[in-house]
Amino acid sequence: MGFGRMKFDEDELKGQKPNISKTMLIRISSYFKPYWKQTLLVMVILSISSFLGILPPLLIQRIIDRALPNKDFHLLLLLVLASLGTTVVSGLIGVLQTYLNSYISQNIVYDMKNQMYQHLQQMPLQFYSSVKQGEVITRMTSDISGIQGVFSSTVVNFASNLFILVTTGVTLFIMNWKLALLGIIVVPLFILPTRKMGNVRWKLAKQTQEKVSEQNQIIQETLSISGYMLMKLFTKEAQEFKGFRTINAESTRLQIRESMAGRWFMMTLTTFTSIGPMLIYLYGGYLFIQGDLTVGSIIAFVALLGRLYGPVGQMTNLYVDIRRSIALFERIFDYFDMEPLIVDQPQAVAMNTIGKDITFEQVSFAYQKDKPALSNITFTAAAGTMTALVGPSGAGKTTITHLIPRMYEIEAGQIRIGGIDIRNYTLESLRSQIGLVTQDTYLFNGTIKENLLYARSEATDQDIIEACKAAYIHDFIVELPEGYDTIVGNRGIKLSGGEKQRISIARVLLKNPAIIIMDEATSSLDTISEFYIQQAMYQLLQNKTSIVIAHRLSTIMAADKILVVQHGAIAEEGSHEQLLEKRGVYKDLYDKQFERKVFA
Ligand SMILES: Nc1ncnc2c1ncn2[C@@H]1O[C@H](COP(=O)(O)OP(=O)(O)OP(=O)(O)O)[C@@H](O)[C@H]1O
Repeated sequence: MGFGRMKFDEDELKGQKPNISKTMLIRISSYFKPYWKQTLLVMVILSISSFLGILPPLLIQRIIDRALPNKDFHLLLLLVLASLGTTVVSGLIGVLQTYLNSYISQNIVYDMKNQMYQHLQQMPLQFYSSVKQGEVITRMTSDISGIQGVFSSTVVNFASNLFILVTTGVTLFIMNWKLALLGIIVVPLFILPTRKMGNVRWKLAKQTQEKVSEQNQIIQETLSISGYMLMKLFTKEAQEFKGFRTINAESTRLQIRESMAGRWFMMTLTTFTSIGPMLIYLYGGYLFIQGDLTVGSIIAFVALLGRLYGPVGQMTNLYVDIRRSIALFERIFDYFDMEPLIVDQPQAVAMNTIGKDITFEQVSFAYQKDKPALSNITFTAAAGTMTALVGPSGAGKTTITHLIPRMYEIEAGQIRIGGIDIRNYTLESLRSQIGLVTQDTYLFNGTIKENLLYARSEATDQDIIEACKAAYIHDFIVELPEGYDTIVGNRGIKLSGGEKQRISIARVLLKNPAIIIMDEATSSLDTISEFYIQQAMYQLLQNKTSIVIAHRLSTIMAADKILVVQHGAIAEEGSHEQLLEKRGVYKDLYDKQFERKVFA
């Protein structure tokens, strides 16, 4: 099993049937709305096709009953040419229909994927810390792509079969109502086993989908850089493979069962479909012997009956398809219905933070109900000063910093910048004024330059070089064979921790925000790297309002104010000297960790 995966919800695996409600159908049809003209054209084409489809058996009937017995070659040629013409026209409009099908369905997928991506961008951090990773990818890719089949097979099949059933049924009754009744008598035989099979197939399909999603998650978790390293370092390859193989075996077994369920179903249908023509031959043959029916009529009748049974069989399958489609939409709508918790307030204004204080007043926050992570945090970080957060691991330092750019929403209290509640600022303006340097620097797999441009796409080469010089990383970069065009690898794996953090500092320097939040690296760096990082930090924090989770004594000493965080509250506040004099929590931490010069 992958890391930290949740157990599957039993109910989910039982595969409940989806609700085909009116609101659901209205919601689904809203996706078809922009393409209503094309959809209408498809419907017109389908009705023309269904008319054209009944012509060949009727033409054959005339060939057998008229042209051949009368040895009328002229009529024969005419009928054969008409038959040929019908086939060619059917083929041509078939091509147009295929194009339209694919145009409509692919565009619906296109719209949905865009909508989903934007929606997921709005989801709060909580969503990503709790959702199963493979799940997001499965919904974005296979679920939404599955929607494509809803139009190209489900909707089109339904309409086409309906047209064929009506045109063929009416023709059969006009030709001979008794024979038509006889041919239709067997139809209920198709419908009876369908419901049962539909349920079985539905259940299996749902279970298969879940297994595929679970499989995606294992792949995502164990074959990504961090997961891979964790797996290797803890030599869990065999265990992970065992987990993967088990789920792989289950999904394979389910898929075989699903396709077999379909096979038995088809076999039953085929058996029943052969009963109808036999009855027609028997009774039609009797009528022929009596002199009441022609050979051509019998042949045309059987051919038309074939045209009737095909759609009936498909319509019964369609029931399964519709339920499957609705389930796909349900899974997607589930995501769409999750409200992004953190959004702009209607009266939100753009923020201009130049020279503004950050104030926390009685701020409380909990990741999980009844387990407060922060309670009653009150402090002010004055404009242009540096505030250091120190305290034991798990005290709540990172949480405090994440609340400023509204990564999480506070439960009580108020956070103000420049005297205004941050909830009154637009998220975009708030976040554009905040630069975050984390310990775990995230670089995407591109060149160093591309990673830097992410902060400010219009930055010139000169701007980039200046930022990198200020971050003490320029000399290192130019010594690389590819310089600024060096590819950094997934998450920047090809660079050391210190190098990555300096690139991340350069990135924030390029962004040039008014507020800097920094989580100082705890990893022990050699003296030279440490010196460079300190210098880079000094450049970054100059004239900015900064909040630094400080681990190094030198940083703490340089701070204008130190906040000691303990058990989600501020235990002490003051300068280094003031806090030492207090002989409290800070003094304890200092005494324990002074020798290492690191507050980690
Ligand atoms: N996403 C999360 N969901 C639930 N609980 C969380 C989450 N992130 C942090 N916590 C919990 O909140 C508390 C505060 O964590 P936080 O990361 O703010 O501590 P910290 O002081 O920054 O610690 P460290 O110095 O080790 O990074 C901890 O008990 C932690 O387990």
